[in-house]
Amino acid sequence: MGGFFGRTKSGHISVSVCTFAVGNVMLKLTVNSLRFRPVGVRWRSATAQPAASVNSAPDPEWENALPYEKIPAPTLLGFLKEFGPFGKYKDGTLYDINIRMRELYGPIMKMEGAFGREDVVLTFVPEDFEKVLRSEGTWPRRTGMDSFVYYRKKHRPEYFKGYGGLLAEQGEDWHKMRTIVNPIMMQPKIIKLYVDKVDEVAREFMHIVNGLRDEKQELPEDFNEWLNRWALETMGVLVLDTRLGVLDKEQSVEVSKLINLTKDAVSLFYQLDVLPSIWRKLKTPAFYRLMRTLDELYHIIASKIDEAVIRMEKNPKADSDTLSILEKLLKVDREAAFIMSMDSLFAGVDTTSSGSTGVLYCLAQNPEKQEKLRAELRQIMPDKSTPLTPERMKNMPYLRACIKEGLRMYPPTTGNGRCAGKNLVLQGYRIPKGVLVAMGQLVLQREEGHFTRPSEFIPERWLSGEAGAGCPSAKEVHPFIYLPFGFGARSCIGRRLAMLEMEILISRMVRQYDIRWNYGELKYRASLVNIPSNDLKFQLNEVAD
Ligand code: HEM
Repeated sequence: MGGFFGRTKSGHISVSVCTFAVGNVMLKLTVNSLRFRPVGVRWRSATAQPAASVNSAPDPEWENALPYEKIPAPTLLGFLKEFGPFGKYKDGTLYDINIRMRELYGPIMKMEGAFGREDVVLTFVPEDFEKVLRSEGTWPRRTGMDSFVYYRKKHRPEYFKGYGGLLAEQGEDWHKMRTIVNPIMMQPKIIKLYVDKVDEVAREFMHIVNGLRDEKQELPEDFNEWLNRWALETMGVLVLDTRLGVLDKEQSVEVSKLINLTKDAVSLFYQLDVLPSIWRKLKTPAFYRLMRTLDELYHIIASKIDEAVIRMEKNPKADSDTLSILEKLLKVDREAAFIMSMDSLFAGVDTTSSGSTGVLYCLAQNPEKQEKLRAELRQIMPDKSTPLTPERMKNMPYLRACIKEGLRMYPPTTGNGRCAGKNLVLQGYRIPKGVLVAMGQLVLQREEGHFTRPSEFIPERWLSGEAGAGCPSAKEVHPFIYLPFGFGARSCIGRRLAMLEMEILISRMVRQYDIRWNYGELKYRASLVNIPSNDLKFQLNEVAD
């Protein structure tokens, strides 16, 4: 049996292919456990709040529950028939694969670990998500990035001085790092310092976009690459205080190397940690390639940090309020700064560009919503080139609602993952403490019974009062379904930065262009992050005023 689950670089579990057996128990559960929220029942809010404390009292449910071993687990043959190289779903999106797996195996299943990989339980029931996430305790565990951990802890411990970083670390070590980084990367006051710089990159990007259009005003097939470059350049500004030069026409050898190495690392992670691989038992060529790729990346990033340190020493800032993220981290220590920058380049590029793609696509498909957004933007940016400032960006409710709704329909990750923080019972089965549970949130985000009119792009569902009147409200949705940036103490450390980047890019794009989409439905391919499989040939017609 092969559990072909993995973890995205942002910590999310990806399901690619795996082995299944359909049992009677599972079929019964399909009927009994796949409960939908009755229409009209209101939940507290569409976004979950962490519990104040975790109840560790013994659970009487446990005694009567079915043993863990009984959770339906697919057989290799059954699985390959559907999802293998000759199966119907061989090129399926993660969404399609998740839907099909639930159809075949029910709302809970177990991917049994193989070749040193741990088991993963996959559930599609929001009450399970809540149970698991509320059990996480002070040090939430999210395992699964084995090759990443190996590189830092075993292959190059001398580079990392014991730091595993937020993506890879667990327990007290994770907590120590998070305590250092939280007040720096999650603080609105610091994020605001970057509006100018992020906008500068976005404006440069707009010049490039302008020149990329063909005679039909459509963007080229490789526009996704350009979006990635925009995200990488912006990340350089945010965490390395550096203009990497990724958007330059003439690329330095170092920059093209950085782009290619980052791409290779993502693809190798996918091969080793998501697809079935024996590397934990027997080192494979892909494993050695990943180690070499990470070494090269390490040296490039380390040299960027050294340059930044020299710059800072030459021009020390008197006012500590204006210190950048990197400067603040360096004040704590160099290793923390280094590892956070490296993690941000891994976790903050494809995710942000994928999120922006989804929102732009939804707006392109819904011209009247786009026009409504443009009306809001005209207030803030009377002219297309009006610079964005923290002051101007204070009041953009419709933009933020559009981003939320875009992330609902096209989230960069397919769901969240967490190790059970205590023994739990999910859908009548025992889940021992420590087992990794993956949550099929994307499927529910697009499903009637959870979201009303789920296939429609309705930003108004995220607005309250008059702005949301007459529209379905996201407040009615179970609060553990929509968690695009995760949950609680272990949620995405880059969420504020990512939101800032997306807000600025989308503002600029929509203020300047009427965006249209003339092709079929946007699809994502199975990868670490939901990456568009279509050519992103948006049509961009300059707006008159
Ligand atoms: C739209 C963009 C993004 C999305 C949708 C996203 C989503 C996520 C999700 C779902 C998680 C797992 C959270 C959990 O387990 O509760 C996560 C973790 C993480 N993300 Fe993001 N992310 C985005 C952008 C970024 C950016 C820009 C950065 C870096 C600046 C970043 C850095 C990280 C890191 C380091 C973690 C691990 C946090 C920890 O375990 O403590 N992400 N992200």
